[in-house]
Amino acid sequence: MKVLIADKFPEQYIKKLEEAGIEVIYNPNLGEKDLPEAAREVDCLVVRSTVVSAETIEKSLNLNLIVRAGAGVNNINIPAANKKGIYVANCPGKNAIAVAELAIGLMIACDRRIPNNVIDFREGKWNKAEYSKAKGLHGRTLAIVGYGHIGKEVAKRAQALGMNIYAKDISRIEGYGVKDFSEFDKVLPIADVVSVHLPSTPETKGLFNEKMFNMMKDGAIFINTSRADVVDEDALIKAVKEKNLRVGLDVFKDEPEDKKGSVSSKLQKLENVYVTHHIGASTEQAQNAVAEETVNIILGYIKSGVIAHWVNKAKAPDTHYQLVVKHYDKPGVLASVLDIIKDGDINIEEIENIIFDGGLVACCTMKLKAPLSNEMLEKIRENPNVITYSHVMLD
Ligand SMILES: NC(=O)c1ccc[n+]([C@@H]2O[C@H](COP(=O)([O-])OP(=O)(O)OC[C@H]3O[C@@H](n4cnc5c(N)ncnc54)[C@H](O)[C@@H]3O)[C@@H](O)[C@H]2O)c1
Ligand SMILES: O=C(O)[C@H](O)COP(=O)(O)O
Repeated sequence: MKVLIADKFPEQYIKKLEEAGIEVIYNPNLGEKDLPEAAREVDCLVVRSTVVSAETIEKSLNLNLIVRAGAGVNNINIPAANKKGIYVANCPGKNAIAVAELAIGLMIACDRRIPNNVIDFREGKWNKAEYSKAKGLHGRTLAIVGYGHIGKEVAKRAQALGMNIYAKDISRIEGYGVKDFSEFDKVLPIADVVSVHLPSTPETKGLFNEKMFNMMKDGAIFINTSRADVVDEDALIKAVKEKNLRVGLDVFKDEPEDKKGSVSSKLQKLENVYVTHHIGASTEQAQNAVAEETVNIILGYIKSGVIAHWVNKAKAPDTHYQLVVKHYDKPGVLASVLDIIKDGDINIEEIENIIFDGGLVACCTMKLKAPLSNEMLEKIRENPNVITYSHVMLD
């Protein structure tokens, strides 16, 4: 197996792959444009934020697995991967602590205006009078939007700071001391801090727009360490100017893909907007945890054929019927059942054959698009190597 790692990755985990007999090509300086050529002959591609375009996927000859050494998979062209049956996996939760630490850091930085303090100090200006004005976070209300791995880690830390915590998610909110808020118009007007931890999806794109910022308190703190496209940047800039929002961002519109270079953004002109360099996941603790998970995914796949954290598996396959056949585990038995189903022009969407202890009997579960006819079922029943079967309609 040949693995290309196209982003920064800790050395000790490269060694673990090599020790397992894998050929590793490590080139952390590759960008989106280099990948079509660089990934052409590899079996597995590991990336952090480097964009894996449709071109990279289409030109690849052997690519079978793309691992996102991180959480968000929006840098990978998943529809193109689906067309070629290439697995995409990620490392959920492995960098959550690091992002939560940064989100809390940005909250404190916004409340105390730490970057402005530092800039003035470096310029020889002393302004205790101005920078002594801060609200403090204790007793303030925090709204966490997206209560997944990172949202939960933020909540834990905010609890230690004595904040009053609300959270919103499409899943149920569970957790001691965290109140579920279903409606933005109930929480945004009372929140002193809003921290966003949503994935980039068609539903979340542009969620934080003018209407949402209008609901927020004057002078509130807005933190986004998730993805830039969750926020309408022009609406955010308007709110900063008109409502004195203080803002901490780890992600922003047109963020450079390169790991080093120049950067230009409308946000640079705003005194109370602090932007970090998409470093949420970039602590040693998080990078080691992510790398360990990446190695587990690759080695697990080699050993068992199972992909952990497989993100492009069909959520709800188009199956309406299930056939379970318990049969003697002999060559040809299953093939004869499959022939009957094929002759009926029925597609099997999913199949699993599990063997009983001792190896005499196996049980095969098939998920089907259409039902088998009585005639087909009769043929299966007539097979002396079929012990029992059940054929049911699924909900
Ligand atoms: N700045 C960084 O370096 C950095 C690092 C890691 C992750 N991220 C970003 O943060 C995002 C969140 O990461 P995570 O590890 O917490 O992911 P996660 O999947 O554990 O959590 C996301 C949560 O959002 C919820 N959600 C999805 N759509 C929603 C909607 N429309 N409304 C309400 N809730 C919704 C999900 O149910 C889930 O609980 C990632 O998708 C990634 O884009 C950024
Ligand atoms: O989704 C993620 O995991 C983060 O955005 C981290 O990105 P990075 O791996 O490029 O730091």
